[in-house]
Amino acid sequence: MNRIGVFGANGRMGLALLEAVTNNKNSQLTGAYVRASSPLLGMAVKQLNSAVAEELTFSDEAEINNIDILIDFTLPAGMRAHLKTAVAHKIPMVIGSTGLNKDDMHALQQAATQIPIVFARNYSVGVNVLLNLVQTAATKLGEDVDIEIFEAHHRHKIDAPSGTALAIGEAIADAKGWQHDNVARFQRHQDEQAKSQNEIGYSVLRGGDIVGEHTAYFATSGERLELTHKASSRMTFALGAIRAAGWLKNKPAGLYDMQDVLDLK
Ligand SMILES: NC(=O)C1=CN([C@@H]2O[C@H](COP(=O)(O)OP(=O)(O)OC[C@H]3O[C@@H](n4cnc5c(N)ncnc54)[C@H](OP(=O)(O)O)[C@@H]3O)[C@@H](O)[C@H]2O)C=CC1
Ligand SMILES: O=C(O)C1=N[C@H](C(=O)O)C[C@H](O)C1
Repeated sequence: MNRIGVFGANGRMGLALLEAVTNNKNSQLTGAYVRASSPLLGMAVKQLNSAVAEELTFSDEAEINNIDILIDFTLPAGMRAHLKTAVAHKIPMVIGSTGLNKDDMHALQQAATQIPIVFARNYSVGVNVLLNLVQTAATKLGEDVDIEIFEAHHRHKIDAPSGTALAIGEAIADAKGWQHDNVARFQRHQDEQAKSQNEIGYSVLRGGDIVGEHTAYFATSGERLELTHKASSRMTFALGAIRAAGWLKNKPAGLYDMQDVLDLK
């Protein structure tokens, strides 16, 4: 049985994770962590998610005990603090936070020399298969192909483009032998420059309650291939994270991703 603690337990993903852990027969929810300043401290978790056991209350994220694996789907500042806590307690970690910068990625790599970490910008099986499909499309469609990535998410999402859109772009750049930073084009407004074929263009929509949609476009002069993934429930990501937690338990220190978990490499 894996004893699991969830950071950002009151967030959209946090609440989905609490339910997924509760319903998983190989896991036990032993920590629902919120900020030290949160008004939720001490409140029964059941009041926000009826699927969770009666006795569990929200607790301070600095007071970790009785945990085998920690899960973090928060924001970059939260992730950085939670990573330090996990390293200090030597507890493996599953991380889904997006919007991370280069320094955050460096901190992840450093932490992974001490604890095992799965970091994925999307925990759905479909997106992880998509990461392989876009590489095939990028290499088989020849040089005369224009590549663009579109993503759509709910009105509350802060980072843009999404972590998944960037992961798709990076997978394509790898397959093409490009440096992603050199070919990513994030805006065209007043750019007065036509598209180059050594370029990955990104566009973003925010609105309503869209859970997460991503399309990679491969357009040549005469045909167009569109590869789309649509998530219809956050539970998809939560179930993927629980699967990653089970996979991670006895792994050596290192930085892994969901393609490792799913054996897709
Ligand atoms: N990898 C994947 O498959 C997926 C990743 N995500 C990512 O997960 C993250 C969370 O998304 P979502 O649940 O929609 O967001 P929410 O805004 O609903 O939740 C964010 C949570 O993080 C907490 N938090 C934010 N900043 C800090 C901080 N500095 N210290 C401690 N806790 C903090 C919030 O606490 P408080 O309420 O107190 O502010 C809240 O509990 C995003 O980065 C998103 O992109 C989402 C879905 C799937
Ligand atoms: O914020 C979200 O909601 C999501 N974030 C992830 C991302 O940035 O790619 C994954 C998913 O698309 C939902």
